[in-house]
Amino acid sequence: MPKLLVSDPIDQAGIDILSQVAQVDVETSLSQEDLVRVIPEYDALMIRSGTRVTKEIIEAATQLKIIGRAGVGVDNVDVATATRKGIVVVNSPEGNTIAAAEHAIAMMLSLSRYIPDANQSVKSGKWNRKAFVGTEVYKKTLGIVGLGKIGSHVAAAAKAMGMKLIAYDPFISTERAEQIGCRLVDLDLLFREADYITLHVPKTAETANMIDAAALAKMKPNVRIVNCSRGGIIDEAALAEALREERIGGAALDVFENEPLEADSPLRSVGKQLILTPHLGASTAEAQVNVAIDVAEQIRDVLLGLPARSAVNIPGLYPDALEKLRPYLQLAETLGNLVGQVAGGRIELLNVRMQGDLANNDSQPVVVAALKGLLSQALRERVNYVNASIEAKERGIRVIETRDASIRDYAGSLHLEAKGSLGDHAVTGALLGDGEIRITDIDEFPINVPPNHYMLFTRHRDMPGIIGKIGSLLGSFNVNIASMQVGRKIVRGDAVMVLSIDDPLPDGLLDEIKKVPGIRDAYTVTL
Ligand SMILES: NC(=O)c1ccc[n+]([C@@H]2O[C@H](COP(=O)([O-])OP(=O)(O)OC[C@H]3O[C@@H](n4cnc5c(N)ncnc54)[C@H](O)[C@@H]3O)[C@@H](O)[C@H]2O)c1
Ligand SMILES: O=C(O)CC[C@@H](O)C(=O)O
Repeated sequence: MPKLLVSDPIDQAGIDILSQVAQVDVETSLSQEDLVRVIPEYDALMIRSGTRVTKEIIEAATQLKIIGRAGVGVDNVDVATATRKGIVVVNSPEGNTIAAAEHAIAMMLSLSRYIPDANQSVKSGKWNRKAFVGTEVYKKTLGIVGLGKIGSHVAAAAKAMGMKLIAYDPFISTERAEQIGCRLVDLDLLFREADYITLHVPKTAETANMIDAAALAKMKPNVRIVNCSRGGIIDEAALAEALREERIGGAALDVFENEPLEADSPLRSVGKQLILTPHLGASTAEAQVNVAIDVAEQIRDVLLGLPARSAVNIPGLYPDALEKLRPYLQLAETLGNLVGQVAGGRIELLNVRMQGDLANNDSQPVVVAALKGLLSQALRERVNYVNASIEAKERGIRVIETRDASIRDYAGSLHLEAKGSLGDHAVTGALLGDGEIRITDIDEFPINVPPNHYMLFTRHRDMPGIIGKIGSLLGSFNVNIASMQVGRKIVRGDAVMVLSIDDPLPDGLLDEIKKVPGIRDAYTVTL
C-alpha cells in the first residue's frame, strides 16, 4: 500500500477518503529536519499552509508522486523543484472561496459597528453606548481590488446590502465587471472614491505594497480597509502610522507579511479601529471539509495512476500521453507567460500556431498550457490545466488555433500572438534536441535565447552606442547581465535587445532605460 503523510491539521473527511487507498500517517508537529528525514518513505504529502515544502524536502523525496495543498495558495511549496522532479502539486482553487468572502464581509461590518471594541468594553464592565456609534454600509462605495472568485462573491453580498461597487482588476473585461455589478476604475480613482476597500488579489510584483503610504494619503479620511487576501499587499508600518494618526477610518487584516504576526509588529500597538484575525479566511467547517475532500480525491486518483483534476504544475493526462507532450507543454506555458507580460493589460485574443512536428499533435493540451501561462500573472496558483480555458473564456479571451506543419526551422515550434488592450505582440519558441526551450522570435524579430527568470526586452533603433549605454546603466545599478542578444530585420532599422539578468530591476531603472536616446520601449519579464 502507498504511504501518505499528512503534516498539517486536515479535516477527517479527507483522511477517510485516503485511508481506502493508502497508509495514512498524521504528524502535525514535524520540523523541517524531521520532514527531510522521513519524506523518502512517502508516496504522497498532504498539507495546509503550516508546512513549508522546501527544495531540500522535495530533493530528499525518493518516491513522492504528489503534494496536495488543502487550500488555494501554494506559496509554501517549491513548485519549480517539484515540477522538475515530476511531482504533481494539486490544490483546491475554490473550496474556500465562500469562507474567505464571508470573512471579508464580516470584517467590514465589524469595522463599521465597532463590534470587537464594543464587545471588549461590555466585558470589562462598562455600558458605553455613545462611544460606539457606527456607520451604515448602505449606499457607501465599496472598492474591490481583484474581481476573481472571492472578489465577485464579496461584490454580490455587498450589492445586496445596497453598496455602490467599483473595482480595479486590469485582467477583467468591462463586460465581466458589469455582469458582477461593478464599475471598473483605475486604482487611483478607487483609492480616492471608496468608503471601504477590500483586497482580493494574489501577491505578485504588482500587488506587493500596493497600499503604501502614498496610496493611504489619497484615501478618504474615514476609509475602512479590509485585507483577507495575502500579507505584504499592505505596507504594515505605513498602515499602523495612518491609523495611529487617525488619517483613515480603520482596517481589518486577516493576513500578514510574516505569519504568525511578529511580537514587535507595529500593528500590535495600534489600539483603535484595527481588527486582526490569525489567517482565518478559510477557517470554516464547510471550507475545511471542501478543501480536504477536493485534495484527498486528487491524491487518491494520482496514487491509483489516474490524472488529477486541479494540478498546478502538470496537466491531467494519462502518463503515456503526458510523457510525450510534457516538453511542449512547458514550452507553451513559458511562451504564454512571456507574451502575456510583453503585451501587458487585458488580452482579447490569443492566436496559437503549432508548427513543424508539433502540428501533428493533439492541440488541446498545448492550447491549455499556453492559456495557463498567459493567465498566470493574473491568477497565479489559481489557474491550472483544468480551469485555464474556462478562466480565459470568462475573461473574454478568444482563442484561435492554427497549424502549419510546413514551418520546419526547428523540429517543432510554437507561435503565440496576443492582441490586447495595450497592443499586439507575438513570440515564437522551439525545443532543441535535448528538450531545452529557445525563444526564437519576438514581434517578428529573430532571436535565439533560453528563457531566464528575469529578462529585460527593449525595442530600439539599431544605432551605434545603444547597447553600451544600456550595459553601463545596468552596471551602475549593480544589475548583473547573464547574456544579451540583439535581433534586427534591417541594418540601422528597428531592433530588439533581450537581456537575461541575474537580479530584478531596481525601482526607477526601467524609466531610466526608456529615456536612453533611440530606445522606443522597454519592459521586464519574470518567468
Ligand atoms: N484569508 C484566507 O484565508 C484566504 C482564503 C482563500 C484565498 N485567499 C487569497 O485571496 C486572494 C483572492 O483569491 P481568489 O480565489 O479570489 O483568486 P482569483 O484568482 O479568483 O482572483 C484574483 C483576481 O485578482 C486579479 N488580479 C491579479 N493581479 C492584479 C493586480 N495587479 N491588480 C488588481 N487585480 C489583480 C486577477 O485578475 C483575478 O481576477 C488570493 O490571494 C488567495 O490566496 C485567502
Ligand atoms: O487556512 C489555510 O489553510 C489557508 C487558506 C488560504 O490562505 C488559502 O490559500 O487557501
